[in-house]
Amino acid sequence: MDRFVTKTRKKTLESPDEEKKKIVEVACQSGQVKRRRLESNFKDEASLSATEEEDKDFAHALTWKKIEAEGLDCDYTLLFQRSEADIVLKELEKEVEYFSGDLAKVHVFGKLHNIPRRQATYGDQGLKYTFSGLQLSARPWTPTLVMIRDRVTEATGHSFNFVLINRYQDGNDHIGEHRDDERELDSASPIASVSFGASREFVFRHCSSRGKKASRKIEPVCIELQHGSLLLMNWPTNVYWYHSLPVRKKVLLPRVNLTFRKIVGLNKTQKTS
Ligand SMILES: O=C(O)CCC(=O)C(=O)O
Ligand SMILES: [Fe+2]
Repeated sequence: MDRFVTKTRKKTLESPDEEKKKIVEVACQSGQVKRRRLESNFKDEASLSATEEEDKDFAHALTWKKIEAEGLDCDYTLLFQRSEADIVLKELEKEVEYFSGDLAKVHVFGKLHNIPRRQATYGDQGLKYTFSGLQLSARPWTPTLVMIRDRVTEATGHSFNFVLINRYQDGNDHIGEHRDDERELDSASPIASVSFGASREFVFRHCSSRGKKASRKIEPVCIELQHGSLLLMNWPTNVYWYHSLPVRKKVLLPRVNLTFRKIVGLNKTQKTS
């Protein structure tokens, strides 16, 4: 993985959306140079130019934890400091429009059920997402989503054209075991999972050790996904390992998770409950 992105980012203030993105971005920067930018007024374009050195500093400043098991390869880091993550979460809560009505329901054995969380999809123009028989278009990127996506790219060297957002109101909301292994996803590209809000346990289970017919006994891998964290799921993790976010009754606060993906076909199908 190329974590040291050397391209220069040129910042210009073009539209109100662009301006908002810059404000969120600047407010979220950490470190000395970034503090200087915070102190400047946002209209000074020169002060918003990030240099190669700053990009390298940012990538170097991250501490990564490697998580490995048979066929599982993940990288974990805190991408946002707590204060930054607080700001980002607030912006996401204002900006993200979640599906409602029938778009927020799933077919299970011929019956419609409410999805035990809220979902939204954003991405490049023309990208479609097929969920439980419904084809949904990705909404256009919002300023905050662009800022998070770019931060993930700076940190990892990977680009993404789509994000699925899951909002868990509290520990009752969850996502069932599944793999993000759809044909439409570029399998060489990792899936980048960024979390804000309540810390929740994320559980990986190997495909041959699931259920009553398990052929092997492989220990699950559990990761606590913290406020502001990034979990990079690299190939071949999604070939062999299912993952879930189980119910945790003691969790009382909301959590917003964003999984950045690279879609190569036009559609994406995901089967989760
Ligand atoms: O909320 C999470 O951490 C996981 C979400 C997830 O697995 C998915 O969006 O496919
Ligand atoms: Fe997933």
